[in-house]
Amino acid sequence: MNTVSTVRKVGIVGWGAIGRTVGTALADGRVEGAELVCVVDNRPLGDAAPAPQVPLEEALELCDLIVEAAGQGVVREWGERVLASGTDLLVASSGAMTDEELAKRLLATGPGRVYFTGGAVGGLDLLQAARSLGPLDDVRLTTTKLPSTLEQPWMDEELLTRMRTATGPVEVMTGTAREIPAKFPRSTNVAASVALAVGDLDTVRVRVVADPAAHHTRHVIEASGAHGAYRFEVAHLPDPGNPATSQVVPYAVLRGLAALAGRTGQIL
Ligand SMILES: NC(=O)C1=CN([C@@H]2O[C@H](COP(=O)(O)OP(=O)(O)OC[C@H]3O[C@@H](n4cnc5c(N)ncnc54)[C@H](OP(=O)(O)O)[C@@H]3O)[C@@H](O)[C@H]2O)C=CC1
Ligand SMILES: O=C([O-])CC(=O)C(=O)O
Repeated sequence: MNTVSTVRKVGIVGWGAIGRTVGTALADGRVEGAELVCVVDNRPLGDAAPAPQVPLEEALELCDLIVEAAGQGVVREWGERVLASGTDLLVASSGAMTDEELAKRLLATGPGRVYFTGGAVGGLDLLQAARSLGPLDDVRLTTTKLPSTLEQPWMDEELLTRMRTATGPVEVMTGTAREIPAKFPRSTNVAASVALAVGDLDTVRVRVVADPAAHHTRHVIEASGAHGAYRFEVAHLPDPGNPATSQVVPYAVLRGLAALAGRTGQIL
């Protein structure tokens, strides 16, 4: 049987740290089988974007794959409409999936398909495979970042002062993957990604640490069950423009796009 090869028409929502790098690579033809067709962003981009800037409604007519690199709100507001229009959706802001009702609807809506980037963490493929053997009953994620990247509007003065004057690591919050990504929406999507991999938001216990010495963002995933134990640790340079985001994240998105565009030799 011949495989019919079609070029994926990609639209990017969010022209920020992730979107710019992904969009530029696509526009430069660095992902075979995928082209950048349009860009969606809050702000007028003028000549800064290498493809026309359009409203999201219009992007659904132009694209067969939307990359969300804007924030959890876009997944909440647009996710179902994207999928219902027959457009696939590759999500960076996986923290939106902590809303279980939304998550159920996104997984049930089509004909478009929803995908998630592994983003800043690794090992999710193996955790998802291991979970088929039985539940992973002890799962922990420790995320350590520069204090400024973890500041949130809901924090009280006492906590903000503790973070701003810290001379070493400060525990900012502990909770489950159901709670944490909503509290740090631009900084802890990885907690929801781990939960997607292990299949349960409440099993994943998350510790968020602010460290003024964290020139590298660290994520440590530890998981165990009756059949095995797993530990994945990463240390990334932050993106210089948006230090809440690790520099590697757009490359994780590009790797996902290459797989969706049918690249041969891909590690799945
Ligand atoms: N899974 C993972 O490992 C990771 C996931 N993320 C997720 O990806 C998101 C994007 O990250 P990053 O690129 O670093 O963020 P940036 O803040 O650098 O860029 C986001 C861009 O999206 C725009 N935007 C926000 N809301 C909308 C909207 N409703 N419609 C159109 N454009 C919008 C922003 O505009 P404006 O500034 O005007 O709002 C900004 O230009 C993060 O918010 C986070 O949720 C990030 C890092 C890792
Ligand atoms: O980029 C990272 O290190 C993680 C991140 O911001 C997120 O999960 O939202």
